[in-house]
Amino acid sequence: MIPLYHDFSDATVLVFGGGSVGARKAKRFAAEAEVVVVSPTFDDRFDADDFPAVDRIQAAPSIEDVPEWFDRVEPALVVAATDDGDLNAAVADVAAERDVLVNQTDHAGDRAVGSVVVPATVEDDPVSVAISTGGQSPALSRYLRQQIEAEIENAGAMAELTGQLREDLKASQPPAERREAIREVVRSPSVWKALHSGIAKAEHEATRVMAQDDHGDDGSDAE
Ligand SMILES: C[C@@]1(CC(=O)O)c2cc3[nH]c(cc4nc(cc5[nH]c(cc(n2)[C@H]1CCC(=O)O)[C@@](C)(CC(=O)O)[C@@H]5CCC(=O)O)C(CC(=O)O)=C4CCC(=O)O)c(CCC(=O)O)c3CC(=O)O
Ligand SMILES: NC(=O)C1=CN([C@@H]2O[C@H](COP(=O)(O)OP(=O)(O)OC[C@H]3O[C@@H](n4cnc5c(N)ncnc54)[C@H](O)[C@@H]3O)[C@@H](O)[C@H]2O)C=CC1
Repeated sequence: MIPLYHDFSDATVLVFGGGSVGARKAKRFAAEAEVVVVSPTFDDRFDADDFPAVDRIQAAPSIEDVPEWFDRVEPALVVAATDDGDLNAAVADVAAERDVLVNQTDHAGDRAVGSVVVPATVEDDPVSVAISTGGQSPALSRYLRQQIEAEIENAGAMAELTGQLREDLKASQPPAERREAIREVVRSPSVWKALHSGIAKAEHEATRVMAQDDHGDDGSDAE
């Protein structure tokens, strides 16, 4: 499996199954996509105040009905999250026939060809870190996500700060110097610390660190 980030703007995701797993996946994809959930019953999680807008359709499709739902919703990705293994497998089969991405939630090892795994994700916009164990151990993905969450506090602010610095330096510095300056900033404990007091403080600290670097590192680190 190869990790990729996929843009789901303007795409529709169809979720079969409105249980706890269907709710978790629906919530995840609704951050960007239109989400349609088809299920005879819906978990209480769908009624939570912070649950995003999703289209809930109360129905209990049989295996024969599955293709019709693909016709009706035209999904870019489908999630098979019912508690009926045969139905989940049928959803994966139809997805494969139609070249639609499929996330089969009841399979860890023998996934359908072309299937996708939903990783555990740490987000600090615009930074995101995705973790997968190749389907082997979702509990480990979850644990590692919690560790990394603590580790990358302020990464989003650091991305914004260094993104801005890159733009500014493009006008005045050749690529090698620019690369070394940005590397110094992202490695600097004092800049990370200053981010706690806001982006303006961190900018000031970054400028100081880069000025110091002019007299120090030779920039030969080219990994
Ligand atoms: C293959 C995959 C397919 C997919 O869904 O994409 C899959 C499959 C299965 N999960 C199962 C169980 C659990 N899943 C979780 C949690 C998460 N599961 C997620 C992803 C994935 N789960 C994909 C692989 C990811 C990878 O590569 O590591 C996460 C990361 C993302 C998300 O779902 O949002 C999310 C954590 C999010 C977070 O916290 O950040 C927990 C932990 C808990 O709930 O505390 C348990 C109970 C403990 C355990 O069993 O490990 C079962 C058995 C069901 C049964 O026994 O009936 C199967 C099916 C099977 O194993 O056959
Ligand atoms: N990938 C993951 O992270 C995990 C996957 N699982 C697997 O996911 C599946 C679902 O787990 P839960 O959500 O906990 O189960 P659940 O029992 O809470 O939910 C199942 C849902 O499927 C619906 N459903 C039943 N027949 C249907 C039909 N014909 N069409 C559409 N929906 C239908 C039910 O009404 C219910 O809402 C199980 O197969 C389980 O093995 C379980 C835990 C974690």
